[in-house]
Amino acid sequence: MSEQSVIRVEALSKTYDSGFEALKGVDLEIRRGEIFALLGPNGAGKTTLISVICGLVNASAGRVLVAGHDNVIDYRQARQLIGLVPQELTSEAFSTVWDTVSFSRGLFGKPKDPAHIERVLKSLSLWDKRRNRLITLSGGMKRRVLIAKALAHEPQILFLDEPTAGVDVALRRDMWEVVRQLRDSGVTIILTTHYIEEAEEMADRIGVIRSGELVLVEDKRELMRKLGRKELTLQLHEPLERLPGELDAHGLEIAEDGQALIYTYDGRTDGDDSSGIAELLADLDAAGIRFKDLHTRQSSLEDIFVSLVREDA
Ligand SMILES: Nc1ncnc2c1ncn2[C@@H]1O[C@H](COP(=O)(O)OP(=O)(O)OP(=O)(O)O)[C@@H](O)[C@H]1O
Repeated sequence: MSEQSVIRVEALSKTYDSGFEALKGVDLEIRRGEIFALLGPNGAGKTTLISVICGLVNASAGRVLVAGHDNVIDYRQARQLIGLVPQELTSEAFSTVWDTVSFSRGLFGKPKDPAHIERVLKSLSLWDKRRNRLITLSGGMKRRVLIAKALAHEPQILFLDEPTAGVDVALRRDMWEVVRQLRDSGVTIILTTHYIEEAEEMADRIGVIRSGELVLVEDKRELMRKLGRKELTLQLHEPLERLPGELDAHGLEIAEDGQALIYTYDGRTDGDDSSGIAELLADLDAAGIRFKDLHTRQSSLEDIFVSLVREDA
């Protein structure tokens, strides 16, 4: 396990009793202090993956190490390093915020520490509400209580299962801010989401899961750079069988049975001319390659995500 890795998932598979294979050999490393977003459509296996990591669901094969502790063999040590924020507040409607959060700490066998509970409530702007019963709180406040409960036992790693599912835009931004502050306080964050925008906004790294397989794990900036690529298609006058060597540097592709050339470039150059198009056109001219039409298209985040998660991809 490398220095910076805090969770290591190795060849993890889960087949439910129904015979359904929800995870198929997932390998993943989470780095200490990062925000990792697990992105995937409904039913892709996001909740199953975090449930196995948190020790709530047994794996069928493979293993999970949390700060070096196997989460089955050393369940207690592994589990107490983790806080899990579920999607919904299920019970305790008539308890107060203070009692609910304090009780959660007790569940991990940690001694009472009112000063810690106070810090958690203050950091989540819940201090003024500490005597309120949960049933009287707004949706946004209830979500904060879920986070407070998960932080009550001082975990190093926090899992958030769809933290902003079904909330309005203002509340979503609010949650993002809360999560960022937590990361800045040193907590490693793993969140699941359907929203590309959320992954784009929050994550340091993004993992895309589809039908139980992690199809991609990438640094967010690197992914954005790839996603920001544009494609220039040149329709040729004369079909071309192969490219002259002097054009190698441009990384061109021949398409449509030699009728077209495709050039991809970074579409996020913001005004500076580093697209390479001017040089390309000059080199094509020098090589005597003429074209009759051209068009460009930009792959959107949406396009890439859809193509990654398409069933037949
Ligand atoms: N206890 C279970 N028994 C059988 N199948 C299950 C069980 N729990 C989940 N599944 C199936 O496993 C697949 C993955 O479910 P999971 O909840 O992990 O997906 P998800 O990516 O979190 O989806 P969502 O975004 O809808 O929450 C789904 O097809 C689901 O129906």
